[in-house]
Amino acid sequence: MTSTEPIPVTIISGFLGAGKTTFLNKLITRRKNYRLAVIENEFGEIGIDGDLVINEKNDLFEMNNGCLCCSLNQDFYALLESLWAQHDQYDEIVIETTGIADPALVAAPFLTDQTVSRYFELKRVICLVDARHIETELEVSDEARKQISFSDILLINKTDLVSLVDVQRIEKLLTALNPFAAVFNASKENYPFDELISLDRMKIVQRRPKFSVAPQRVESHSHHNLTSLSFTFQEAFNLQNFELRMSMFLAFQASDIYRMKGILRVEGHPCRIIVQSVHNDLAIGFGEKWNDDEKRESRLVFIGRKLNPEGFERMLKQCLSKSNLSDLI
Ligand SMILES: Nc1nc2c(ncn2[C@@H]2O[C@H](COP(=O)(O)OP(=O)(O)OP(=O)(O)O)[C@@H](O)[C@H]2O)c(=O)[nH]1
Repeated sequence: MTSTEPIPVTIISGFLGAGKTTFLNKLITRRKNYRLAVIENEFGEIGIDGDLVINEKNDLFEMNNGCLCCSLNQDFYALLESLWAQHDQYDEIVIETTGIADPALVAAPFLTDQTVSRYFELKRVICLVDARHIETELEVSDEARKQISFSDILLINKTDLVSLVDVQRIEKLLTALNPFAAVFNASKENYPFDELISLDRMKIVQRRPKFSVAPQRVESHSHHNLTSLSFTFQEAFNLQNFELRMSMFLAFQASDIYRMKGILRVEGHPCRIIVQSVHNDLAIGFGEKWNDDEKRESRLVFIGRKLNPEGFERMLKQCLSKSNLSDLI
């Protein structure tokens, strides 16, 4: 890239747990000959995704404890400035937004700020749509609707978890919400990368009616009382206990807990244990090995409505391997 060319930018959007980080990891592997600057924005005050994004030769910039679309604006502009200062080191910028971000507001600097748009070119906004949960999410969340309505490309994700009839119904729903987007089916084993990478929003935007206006920056807006709770524990967890209690907790509170993710230190285990839930689907997997000289601590973030910190803390303490029998009652 010559010094006068703007750096291409891709924004990855999608509701909580739709599969953005999983997609990003596959994209990084696929684009391994490119030097990517990856901007990770998370809602919780402690970052989890930074540890879940695979570490190729790319640079990862974490922006936590707030949503890029409504806070962190100064930090975001400062980061863009520093990325431009080193622009010969990057071929592309990929931004993963929080699951509740309005992508129009994240895209706004690239579309409406003349200085930013001279140096950075927004190529595409991709929205991952969770085929299993989107219909419920649209009923309760304005954020999910905004993400679908604004994006250039809609990826109906997790198609491995639903039937073909479900996919066709969701496709109709998405087309009704955003007739101008390109819609693809996908799952973590099968993303249509060739099509995605060749799609440029300018080509898609040309299909839009002439009266569509550039989004305006809105200084304040609500996220419908969504809150996050973050916990850090130095003690090791008992995995069996965690799985049992968390499954029960999610079963009873799934309508209020949208998303949980965490990295656990588990007694006697050499690897990080990655725990995730989307609504009440709980997934537990192995992460990277802990280094000998590294501080081993567990971090968990919950996102939802009406979350009671004391209740969560009590439940989590009961999952620690050294918890007393009396704590478990
Ligand atoms: N079955 C299935 N599971 C998937 C797929 N894509 C992602 N997942 C799982 O869904 C969960 C959430 O995936 P993430 O990639 O972390 O989702 P995210 O959108 O980055 O989540 P937030 O950043 O918290 O909004 C994880 O347990 C993934 O393994 C898919 O295509 N099929």
